[in-house]
Amino acid sequence: MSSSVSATEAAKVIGTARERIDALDGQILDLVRERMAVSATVQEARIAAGGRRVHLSREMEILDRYRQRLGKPGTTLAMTLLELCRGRV
Ligand SMILES: C=C(O[C@@H]1C=C(C(=O)O)C=C[C@H]1O)C(=O)O
Repeated sequence: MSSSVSATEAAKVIGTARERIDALDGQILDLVRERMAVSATVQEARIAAGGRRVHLSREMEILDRYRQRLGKPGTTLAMTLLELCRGRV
């Protein structure tokens, strides 16, 4: 069976797509860092007012949002993000 694209063509498509993936990963990582900083602001304000770092009902909302958009792996991703933002509980 003959293939419809040459190895050179495929390498070009892959190279371009990987550049885009690297750029997207850079943006995602910057956004994760920004999320961590914003989350820290919320946690510090709550703790300064005598509250707790963790707010479980809010975390449930976030887990649900990620699960609705991405399915079960979305929940895993949200749990990892929450751990990055507020540490392990
Ligand atoms: C940032 C908050 O504090 C904690 C961190 C959360 C987060 O990073 O999304 C969510 C709930 C809290 O456990 C918040 O209550 O909104």
